[in-house]
Amino acid sequence: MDQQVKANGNCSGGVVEGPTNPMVTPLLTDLYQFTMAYAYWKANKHQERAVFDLYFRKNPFGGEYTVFAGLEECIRLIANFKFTEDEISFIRESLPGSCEDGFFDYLRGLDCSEVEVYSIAEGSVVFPKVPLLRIEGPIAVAQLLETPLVNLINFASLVATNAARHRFVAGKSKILLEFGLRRAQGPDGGISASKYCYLGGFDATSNVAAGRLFGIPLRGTHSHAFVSSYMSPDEIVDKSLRSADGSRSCEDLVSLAQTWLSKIQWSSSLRGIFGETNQSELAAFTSYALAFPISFLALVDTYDVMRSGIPNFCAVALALNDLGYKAAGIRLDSGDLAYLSCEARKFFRAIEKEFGVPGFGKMSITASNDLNEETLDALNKQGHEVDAYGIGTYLVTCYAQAALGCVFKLVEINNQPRIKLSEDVSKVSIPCKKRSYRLYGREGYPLVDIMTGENEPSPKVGERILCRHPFNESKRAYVVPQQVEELLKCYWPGSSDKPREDLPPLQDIRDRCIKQLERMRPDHMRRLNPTPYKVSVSAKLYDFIHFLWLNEAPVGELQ
Ligand SMILES: Nc1ncnc2c1ncn2[C@@H]1O[C@H](COP(=O)(O)OP(=O)(O)OP(=O)(O)O)[C@@H](O)[C@H]1O
Ligand SMILES: O=P(O)(O)OC[C@H]1O[C@H](OP(=O)(O)OP(=O)(O)O)[C@H](O)[C@@H]1O
Ligand SMILES: O=C(O)c1cccnc1
Ligand SMILES: [Mg+2]
Repeated sequence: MDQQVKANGNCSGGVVEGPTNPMVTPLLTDLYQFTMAYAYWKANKHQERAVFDLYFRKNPFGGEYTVFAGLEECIRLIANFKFTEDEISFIRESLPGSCEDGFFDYLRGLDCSEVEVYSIAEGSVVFPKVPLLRIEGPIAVAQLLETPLVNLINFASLVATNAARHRFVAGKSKILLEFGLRRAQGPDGGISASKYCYLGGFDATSNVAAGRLFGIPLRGTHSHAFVSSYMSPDEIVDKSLRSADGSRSCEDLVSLAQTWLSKIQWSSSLRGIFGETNQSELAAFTSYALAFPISFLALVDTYDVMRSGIPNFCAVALALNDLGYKAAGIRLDSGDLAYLSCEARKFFRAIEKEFGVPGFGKMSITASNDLNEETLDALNKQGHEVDAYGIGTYLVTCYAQAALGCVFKLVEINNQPRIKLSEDVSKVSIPCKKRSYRLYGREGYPLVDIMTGENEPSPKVGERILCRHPFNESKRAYVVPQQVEELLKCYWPGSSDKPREDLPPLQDIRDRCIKQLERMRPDHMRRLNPTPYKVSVSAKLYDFIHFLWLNEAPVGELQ
């Protein structure tokens, strides 16, 4: 099957294609999952029904929200989870020789047909402690899934959140381009970053492979090497260009651009701003315009932005304009981006006025160079004229936070709730197979997420419900929800007869993400000291957590 269709995976109802990255196999797990699986099997415990929650404990980047991403790849793994003979041989070699053959026969027959997966919709805004995924199934196989599922969710959600945060600072009207492939953590880091930055609200990527795999819009400019590779205008052999409507031809675009350059130089409003521009740069721009007359965009900072790059660009753009083409704009990749963008805009406006070229003043300005949330914020505060940002290193490597810290914790086995205790209260797990809901208030904002036991009645619109902090006795609030949204839906029914949620196309996931972010109360979203979103449990679940906690915690003895 065509690779693009495969990874775009519209998996509604029918066959679910395999993971996008062929390295995602049942072996992409930690050794201890196999040693535990063996020990479960040896104790004949491997088929005991377990429930695991996958969640994170703290929002990344000092924020109070996270974008959930990576679900589709998890379902692709689960749907195709099967060991090959080669893989089984390798596991046999990797485990002690004393492991019995029967275990490998067990692995040979293993798949996820007895596993059920419940999940929040991909692209949702999510919060700490609330399960993103609930995995139910035989304990041995659920355990084998821990590492790959956490791996598939962790970076995806982290980088999608990073993208959403960059979008928040840049503002809705700006074009955001992901330029990170060369700096990403390896090929999967690059491909995943492109996919999930798009999901988190970027507009396009420079990553061609990601464009093909996921249908993400591709965008790009050119590099300094293209500009510095030209020595003089004489290098351009074919200088002719047909007009946009095909009615006439210009025999020498180089001369036309040079003519325009002297007109600009001697125009009343621009006189004295620059002297001689760099002619090799003019040659590079003209050559690029000949190659791409309908989308001419120039990188203007190779020699000197205001004394060379901008006038040269304008000269070529005006030459194209004579032939009925509209230039696309410039890219600034160094220097004070706020100042230079404002100066460039003034220049463009002056050209529009001086030569009567409508729209020239609105020429698009792209900025790049080590951009991140802080620099975008600084640019906003200073005032700038940038229309589009190309962002690489800080975005795709998630420089500000290395990992999301997702965990996968056992919450129930054989219908018996389990808890993991810790000295650190934030690390105590919330036991039981649970349901979770998002409750919306009168103004349409989400107010609180609440977890309940699986068999508790669901919160009802208009009915007051007590929401308790899971661990802090004094923190509680009554909520009368205006809308109740159940968060966990069935994405893999295993052998149950539950209907399976479709895996939507990436575009729909992105739309969901953007809509959900827009629906958040602004104080949760602000960069400085955002208000934490409330995550709670029902009164019944609260009591049960604390009953189990006391039950499991040994009583100390003072001497
Ligand atoms: N107006 C501004 N306010 C805050 N930060 C800015 C502004 N303009 C640019 N920056 C950031 O400042 C840094 C400048 O980078 P750096 O000191 O390497 O200089 P440069 O402009 O890249 O120069 P070079 O020509 O040597 O490459 C980048 O991270 C850039 O995003
Ligand atoms: O700055 P980032 O956010 O990582 O975005 C991508 C950068 O990659 C490119 O140049 P590269 O960094 O390879 O070379 P340069 O720094 O010398 O321009 C581009 O010109 C950007 O500056
Ligand atoms: O197209 C660009 O301008 C681009 C692409 C990747 C990295 N830096 C710039
Ligand atoms: Mg750079």
